[in-house]
Amino acid sequence: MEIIQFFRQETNIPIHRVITVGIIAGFANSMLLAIINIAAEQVANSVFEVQLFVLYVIAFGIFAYTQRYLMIRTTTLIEEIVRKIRVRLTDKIRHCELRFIEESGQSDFYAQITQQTSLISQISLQMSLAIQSLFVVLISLCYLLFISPLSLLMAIILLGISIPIHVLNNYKAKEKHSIVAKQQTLLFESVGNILNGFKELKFNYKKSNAVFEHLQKVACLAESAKIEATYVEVTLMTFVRLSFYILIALLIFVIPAFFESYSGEVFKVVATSLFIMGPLTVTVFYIPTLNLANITIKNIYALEDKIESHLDSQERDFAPFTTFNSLQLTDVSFSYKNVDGSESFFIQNINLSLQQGEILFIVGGNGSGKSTLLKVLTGLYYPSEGTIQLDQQLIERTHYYNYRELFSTIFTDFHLFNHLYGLDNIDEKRVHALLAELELNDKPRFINGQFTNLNLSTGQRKRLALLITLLEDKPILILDEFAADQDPNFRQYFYETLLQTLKTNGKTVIAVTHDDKYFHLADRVVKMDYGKLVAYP
Ligand SMILES: Nc1ncnc2c1ncn2[C@@H]1O[C@H](COP(=O)(O)OP(=O)(O)OP(=O)(O)O)[C@@H](O)[C@H]1O
Repeated sequence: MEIIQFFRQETNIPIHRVITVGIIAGFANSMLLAIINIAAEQVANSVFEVQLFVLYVIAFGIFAYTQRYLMIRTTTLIEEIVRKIRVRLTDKIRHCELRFIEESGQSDFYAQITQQTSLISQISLQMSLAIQSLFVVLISLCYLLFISPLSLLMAIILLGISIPIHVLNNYKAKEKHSIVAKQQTLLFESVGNILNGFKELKFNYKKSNAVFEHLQKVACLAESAKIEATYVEVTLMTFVRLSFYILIALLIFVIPAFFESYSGEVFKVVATSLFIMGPLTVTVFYIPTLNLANITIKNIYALEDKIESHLDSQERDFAPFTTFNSLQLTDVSFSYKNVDGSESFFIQNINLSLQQGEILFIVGGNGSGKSTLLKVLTGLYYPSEGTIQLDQQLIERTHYYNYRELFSTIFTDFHLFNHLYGLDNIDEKRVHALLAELELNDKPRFINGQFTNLNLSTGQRKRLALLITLLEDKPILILDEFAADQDPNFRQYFYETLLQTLKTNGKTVIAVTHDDKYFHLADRVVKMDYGKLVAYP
């Protein structure tokens, strides 16, 4: 079972200790049963033994302690594993190639990391109960051997018939649970559609209804999948209970008719059988949970394998490039691939050289490949052909990790972090001065190293992103249509003052822009045209 391998792989905590305590708990539980049986016999014969009562208290104490230990230990163990997996997967994801993340879709990662690991966490207590119950069943069967080998034989025959049927049903339940998991993912996607497209749906009642109808269909499919899975589980449970009642009927009605000496044991045997029934039902009841855990574990490992096969190559030592004189792209090509492997768009034979302290504007029509070029230039995408050279050093795949450190970027789909992560010794005065310079003084407040209000307009968010890039103080700034959302006054300030100051300070700026009014302020303007870099004008 995946679950055992999972524990072996994910934790150094000796799992055998948990198993040993489980055995002790089961043993103490069975001891309680034996004491009850003996005491009941003694009461029937008007005898009372203090030792038996003391034994009962001891067995009770051991059972209570071991049960609690097991619950706490299993939960601690699983929570530790869940934490490790969450952190490990997220760490691997951040080291993946951008293309892989773009192609996979972020929602898939969210769903896998949050839902799947939460599931493991939720089922931890149930698993601990199932394990304990299994031990109680096994040890009670041993006790049955002690009081009546014949009854044990009957139980074994019955279990011998019922277990294969049970295993078959269990397999069916497993299949059904995979379908449930798939349908539920589709349902979450539909809910996501409604939340992400909230504004669009507000404007179109018909569209909103159509999306909702789709959600209803998916919800119905999820519901019937769950019902079918539960149906298999319930059949499974009922079957186990029924086989027990068959066993008890055999023990009470059939065996005494053939074996006279057995009659004296019948009370103990029935009491033991009834005692086993509870834990056995619990074990069977939680088998679907174990199934679910198995499926979840498989999903998590499948995701991890997928992520691992797309890890970005990394240099072993972090030694970022912090300065440069010239950057040269020679015959660089890159293409996006369709699912069938064909190329959907490509940039081709790009030759571009860049000097330190230069301001370069990139212009071009929508979809001409400007952003794609920036992603190749900054090392987010690997060129399929051609080379990147930094001061005569060829940038190989293993250098990309350090090469990317040259850049601060504001792409059109940038993300704003509320903390100034990665910046040490932040000069608060400078942050406040920059907030004022970028006309943001009343909006986000910078308190205790973080920005307090990120509910800003698009233009303001971009200015805050610019503030952060200025604090990062990297040699090259990449600004993808930064000015598009700024008002005319700030736009003028941006082109005429800010960019020029950056240049004076030795920074290199590459900006995608459509503001031809300010083209004269660039050292050079180049144009992307259907994936090719051409002269401008
Ligand atoms: N992540 C992606 N996966 C697949 N294709 C993409 C991806 N990003 C962009 N493309 C495709 O590449 C082409 C160029 O896109 P790109 O964003 O580079 O153009 P652009 O010149 O920056 O456009 P715009 O001015 O509209 O921002 C487009 O046809 C687009 O469909």
